[in-house]
Amino acid sequence: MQWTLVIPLKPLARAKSRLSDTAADGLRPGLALAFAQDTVAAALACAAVKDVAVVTDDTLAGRELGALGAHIVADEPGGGLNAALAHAAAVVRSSRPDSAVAALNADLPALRPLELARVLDSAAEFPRAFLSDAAAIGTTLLAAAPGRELRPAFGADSRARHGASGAVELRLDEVDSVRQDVDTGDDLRAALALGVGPRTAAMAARLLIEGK
Ligand SMILES: Nc1nc2c(ncn2[C@@H]2O[C@H](COP(=O)(O)OP(=O)(O)OP(=O)(O)O)[C@@H](O)[C@H]2O)c(=O)[nH]1
Ligand SMILES: C=C(OP(=O)(O)O)C(=O)O
Repeated sequence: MQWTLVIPLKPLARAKSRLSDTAADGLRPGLALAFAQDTVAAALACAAVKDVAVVTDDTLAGRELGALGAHIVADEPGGGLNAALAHAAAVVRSSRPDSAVAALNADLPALRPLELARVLDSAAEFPRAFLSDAAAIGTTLLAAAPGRELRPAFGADSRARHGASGAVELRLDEVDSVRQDVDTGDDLRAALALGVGPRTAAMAARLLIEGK
C-alpha cells in the first residue's frame, strides 16, 4: 500500500517557539523551514509514500516545499493543527476517495525513508494507527487506511488521546528517526546525534557559528 502524507506547518514566524533559547528570533524561521524541507525530502524518497501534501499558509514554505515536489494545501480553516489536518485529508480524498492517508509532523529532520516505510507498512495492517514521539507523550504519525477517517487529536498528550480514540499504537523498534521530533534544544541535539538532513545540518552549523 502507498500512502498520501499530510504534513502541517504553521507560519514560520510563529514556529518553534520552544526553541527560543537555542535559536534566536532571526534564525528560528529558517530552522523551522529546514526541518520541514528535510522531513518532506525524506518522505518523498520513501517507497511507501505516493505523495505528500503540506498544509500551510506560509508563502515561502509553500514555495520551497512545492519545489521539492509536495502539493500545497491552504490552511483554510485557520482553526489550528487538527482542523488543518482534517481539512488536508478531506482535500486529498475529494479527488481520490480511496487514499490511505497519514499525518506526519513537519519537525522530523533526522527522518530516514526506510524507517518511515517500516512504520507505514505496519500501519497498513490496521484501520487507524499511530506512532508515539521520542518523549513517549506525543505523536509523530497518525495513519488512516482507505475508507477510515483520520480523526487527528494532535497536541498535548496526543499519545493517550490517539489511543483513547481507538487508533492502534505501533510498537516498533529501530524507527527512532520517525519518532525524533524537535521541539527543544535537547531534541535538536538528539536529532543531530541520529544524523539530520542537509538543510538542518547547514542551519545547525550557522547556530554554532553565529552563537545562537
Ligand atoms: N497548518 C498548520 N500547522 C500547524 C498549526 N499549528 C501547528 N502546526 C504544525 O503542527 C506541528 C506541531 O505544532 P506545534 O508543536 O504546535 O508547534 P511548533 O511550531 O512545532 O512548536 P512550538 O511553537 O514550540 O509549539 C508543527 O509541524 C507545526 O508547524 C496550524 O494552525 N496550522
Ligand atoms: C503536536 C504534537 O507535537 P509537538 O511535540 O510538536 O507539540 C503532538 O505530539 O501531538
